[in-house]
Amino acid sequence: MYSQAKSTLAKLLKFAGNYKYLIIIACFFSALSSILSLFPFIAIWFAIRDIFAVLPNLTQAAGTLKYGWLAMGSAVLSIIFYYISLLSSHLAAFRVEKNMRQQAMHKLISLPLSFFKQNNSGKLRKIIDDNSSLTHGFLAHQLSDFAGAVIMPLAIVAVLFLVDWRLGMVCLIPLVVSLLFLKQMMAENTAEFMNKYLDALEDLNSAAVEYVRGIPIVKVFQQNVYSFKDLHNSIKRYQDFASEFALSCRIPMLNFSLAINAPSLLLIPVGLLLILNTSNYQSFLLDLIFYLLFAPICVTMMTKIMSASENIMVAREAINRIENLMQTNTLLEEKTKKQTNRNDIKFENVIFSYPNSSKPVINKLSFNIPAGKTFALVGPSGGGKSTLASLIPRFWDVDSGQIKIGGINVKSFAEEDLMSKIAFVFQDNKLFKGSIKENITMGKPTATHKEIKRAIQLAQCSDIIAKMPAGLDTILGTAGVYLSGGEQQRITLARAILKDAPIVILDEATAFADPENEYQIQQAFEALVKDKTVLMIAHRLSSIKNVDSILVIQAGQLVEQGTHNELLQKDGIYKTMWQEYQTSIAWQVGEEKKYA
Ligand SMILES: Nc1ncnc2c1ncn2[C@@H]1O[C@H](COP(=O)(O)OP(=O)(O)OP(=O)(O)O)[C@@H](O)[C@H]1O
Repeated sequence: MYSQAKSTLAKLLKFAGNYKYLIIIACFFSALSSILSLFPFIAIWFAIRDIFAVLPNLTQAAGTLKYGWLAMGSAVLSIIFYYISLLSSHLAAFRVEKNMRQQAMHKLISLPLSFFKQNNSGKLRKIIDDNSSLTHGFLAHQLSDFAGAVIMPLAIVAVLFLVDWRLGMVCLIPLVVSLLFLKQMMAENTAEFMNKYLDALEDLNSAAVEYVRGIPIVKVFQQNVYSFKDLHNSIKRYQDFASEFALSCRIPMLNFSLAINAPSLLLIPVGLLLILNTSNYQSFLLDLIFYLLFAPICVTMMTKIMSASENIMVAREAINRIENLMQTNTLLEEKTKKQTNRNDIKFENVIFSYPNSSKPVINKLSFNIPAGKTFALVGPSGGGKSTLASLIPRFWDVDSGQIKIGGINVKSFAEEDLMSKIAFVFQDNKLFKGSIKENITMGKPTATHKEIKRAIQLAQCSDIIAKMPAGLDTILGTAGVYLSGGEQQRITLARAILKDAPIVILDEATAFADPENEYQIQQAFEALVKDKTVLMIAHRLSSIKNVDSILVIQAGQLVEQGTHNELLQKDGIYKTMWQEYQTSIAWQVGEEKKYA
């Protein structure tokens, strides 16, 4: 247990940074306070002994007053030292919690997008929030007790043998036995159990978040009880672990409770046996009183040791979880960072498969987009278009082959240089809770008012701002402020326009948009891509008739490439897609006429 505590404490000290001295002060004063807390009992016992020696002439008990003062002085000092210890441990706890959260948030920002696809927000919130709170609780409330628990057994053993070693043994033997039961409860497999238990809790948390998020879909499709099967399974798993854990502890816990309370039970019968063989009844009775007074302190001490051991286990798990997050691989960058002013994009024999899948989603793909040109990606659903686009800003890293910008491998750029080169506009680009201005200037925090105004105009957002209660400063996500899907898309386009990155990767889906919105979004797209190197995932083939080149992607491979007219000359997939598209347009027009 002590080695566990040592490593846990070492990790906590690392997180405490410059404030680690607070943790050391807290431990030191708690240990001092624990030792002092024994003094009143010893002093009271000496006082009682003095009184017994002079009975019935109490006035002759000269030392009583002195022992009284000693008892009171040590009790007061013990309380003051405990207070100092708690104060320091609370201050340290706030620092450690803050540092943990801050370091975890910094880490999150540096992680590739792939990490967030594999770990949902409910799980991440739990890892960061709950584990830093658990660590805070341990440091603020239990660390002082733990330091006391380390020093107390030594002091207690010394005190137990100070008066009568035989009665001392009656107290000590059950305590040693109780430590063995405690060790059994805190065994390594229990730690593993705790690990699984916390996993189940994490699982439950993310299932609950996902369930709440899915409620609108459940309602729309009138799903029945099966819609919360995942949540139900998580609750069941958690319940099973929790009860298994509680059940596995019940025998050692019962034994432990019996052992720590045994001294109080055994002292009287053993005392009665011993008194028969003693000549000085009075002195022996006094010794017995001392041990009867002292036995409850041993119970308190052992209870503190048990709760500290349990909390150390939880704190250790909590720190491990945060550390696992901190050890997640960030994007690997080559040591010597490179830069370029060129903005052409080159795929060279790129192969990529998603984690936990051996089948490549992108398979030996090579093409070249010259700077300033617009290329479109088309192809059957699930062919790999979005995946391909997300490899350029390194949301995922390729398995083999290279992606180059201006002749430099994207892995050789500093992350911020790569990000500043690319504006990425996707269907699920999110607006966050904050003012419209904050949402737009995220693309360029240093933007002047003039630049923001220009981006708003080019993204066709002026009408949106005009109808908002506080204009640009309107906070999105507050009551009464609602943006349609198309309007949200225009705001994200204003963000991208303001960023003014030389490379634009976009998904031109206008699924949310009504005809009026669609026209405006189209205008915004045109403003965004002007003079840029553009890779566009196209959904409406009519919008790519004039692009410089069309890449037809099927099953992760480039199966056709050329301009719209060149591809129509071939009897390939694009021609079929175009004919189907024309038919669907004709069908839509026909339907509109029918219902006009
Ligand atoms: N995060 C992911 N993990 C595992 N597999 C994924 C992931 N994202 C996509 N895939 C798989 O990769 C393949 C290509 O998907 P992708 O979204 O790139 O295709 P797409 O051509 O853009 O499709 P669409 O036109 O329908 O958007 C699909 O089989 C999909 O199931």
